[in-house]
Amino acid sequence: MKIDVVTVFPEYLAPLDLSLIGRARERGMLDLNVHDLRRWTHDVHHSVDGAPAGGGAGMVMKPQPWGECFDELIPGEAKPHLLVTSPAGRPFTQAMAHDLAAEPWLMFACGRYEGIDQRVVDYAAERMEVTEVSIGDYVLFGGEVAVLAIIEAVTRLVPGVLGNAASLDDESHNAGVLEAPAYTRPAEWRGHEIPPVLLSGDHGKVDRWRREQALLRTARARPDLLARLDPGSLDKRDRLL
Ligand SMILES: COc1cc(COC(=O)c2cn[nH]c2)cc(-c2cccnc2)c1
Repeated sequence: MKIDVVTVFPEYLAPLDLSLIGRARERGMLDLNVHDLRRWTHDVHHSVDGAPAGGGAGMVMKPQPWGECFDELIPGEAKPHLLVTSPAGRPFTQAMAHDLAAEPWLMFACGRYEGIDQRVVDYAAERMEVTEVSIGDYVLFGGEVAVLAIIEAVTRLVPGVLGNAASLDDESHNAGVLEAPAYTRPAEWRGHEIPPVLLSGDHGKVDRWRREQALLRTARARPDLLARLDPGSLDKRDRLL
């Protein structure tokens, strides 16, 4: 998978050099490059923003650097899926992460200030798929934090990046319910014990317990997810919960 990130704060994306993503890049499983938008400015101040047309507070990212960035990074027929992280975007979900993990080329545009001149999105949408994506209903200083979250969620689904694919089997938001609570040694810690069923060695009982705990946890923390759950995906025992 090829990923490009365009930002005025490339150092914000330094965590992508670490851990599993860093290893996947070294192994050539991820062709990930971070680009400084100021590379495509020509004035002495390398300015990337301008006063908002029509007045108002703050600044807006001007279109010219983005246009020249696209010209250089997208020279030929092959086009990326352009993702603009923004409070006005479509809510990012695990389902979207799976869809994006199947794409050959993603390009992330990190907005700053009050946003990016709308013509950048409109111009890009004439040439490639463009999706505005939100990681939550709040406003950040810039899109970089959202891009880090999305890249992490997407790249861990790319075959071979995570290493032990089994970890993907029971993860949250897969079957539409949250994960069961997890425990490890010691069996007793500061007066709290591991639920005995997990030490029973009876894998059938353990699976049932985990399924029940996952449903209870989801009902408590995210009843909205239960409402969306396909009843057909619950076996008859679950419906008794
Ligand atoms: C591309 O346009 C942007 C991007 C961002 C940074 O992203 C987020 O905040 C975000 C991403 N998911 N959830 C939040 C912030 C604004 C913005 C809007 C209004 C006032 N101030 C700033 C506009």
